[in-house]
Amino acid sequence: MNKKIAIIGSGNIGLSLAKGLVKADFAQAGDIILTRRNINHLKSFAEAGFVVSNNNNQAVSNADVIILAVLPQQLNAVLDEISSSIDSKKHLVISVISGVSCVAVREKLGDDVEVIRVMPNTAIAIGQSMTCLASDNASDENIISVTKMFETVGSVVKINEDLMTSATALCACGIAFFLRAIRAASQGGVEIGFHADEALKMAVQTAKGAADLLLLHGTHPESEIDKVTSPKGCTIAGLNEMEHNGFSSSLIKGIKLSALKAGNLYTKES
Ligand SMILES: NC(=O)C1=CN([C@@H]2O[C@H](COP(=O)(O)OP(=O)(O)OC[C@H]3O[C@@H](n4cnc5c(N)ncnc54)[C@H](OP(=O)(O)O)[C@@H]3O)[C@@H](O)[C@H]2O)C=CC1
Ligand SMILES: O=C(O)[C@@H]1CCC=N1
Repeated sequence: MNKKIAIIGSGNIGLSLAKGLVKADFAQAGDIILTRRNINHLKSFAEAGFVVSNNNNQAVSNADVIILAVLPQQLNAVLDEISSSIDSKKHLVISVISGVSCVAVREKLGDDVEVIRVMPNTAIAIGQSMTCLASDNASDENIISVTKMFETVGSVVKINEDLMTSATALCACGIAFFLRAIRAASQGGVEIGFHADEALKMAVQTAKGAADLLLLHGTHPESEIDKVTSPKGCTIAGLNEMEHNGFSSSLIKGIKLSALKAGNLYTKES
């Protein structure tokens, strides 16, 4: 892509995205401007060829695509700061910020600015994000081009904007949920005889195998589970014990709470 990208708020997700786009050859590091207030934390990115800055307005002026990636509670200050530099004819605004509608962004930046909400996860750094995308005013052309952009760093699903907080819980927070499950499995592995490093390696590869079975076979989890659970066997014994202790229920309840929280992260007054 020849367009310049400014990532306003280059923290965990902003930097994961920047790394992923360069790794995927979608952009050159020199075409990505990374901003944050404390640019000392961006030294390694500057050394890798990214443009780093603590001047949001300058970054906006020098870019075509503006990616908002600050925390919800930091957003209003940023929008007030950059609104005068935003040109609706030149700029496409992408927001990865949880719980902030396209309308809320436009209220600060101007009615005619095209805004696309995108919800990636940190696996974007390695081209494995599950990214959800929604907009209420972007042109088909811009939706297609942003879809293509995020498809270079994972899978993309276009959804209705009212499901964006649900997507946040399932996909963005979901990375942490599955990581904790892997960690717990490795701790179980240590209790039954493995050293921590080998237990973790075994748990990680087993989790990857389980996910790949579903992706490559296109099957339902229960159908793959049925192949593991021998009658009177050890798998069904362990699985049922986990369910008696609320395994599925606790995952479902956690996802519901995260979705609720995701919808309440931002207030116009903050
Ligand atoms: N982490 C994740 O997995 C995901 C996060 N999100 C969303 O992305 C957003 C960022 O999350 P995350 O990356 O975790 O948060 P971080 O706190 O890691 O990143 C936010 C960054 O914004 C910078 N920042 C704050 N104020 C300003 C400002 N005025 N101008 C420029 N930069 C600023 C901060 O740096 P400094 O203090 O130096 O300015 C910081 O590096 C959130 O809205 C979150 O909901 C979405 C999907 C996944
Ligand atoms: O925890 C959070 O609020 C952010 C949004 C999704 C992932 N991290």
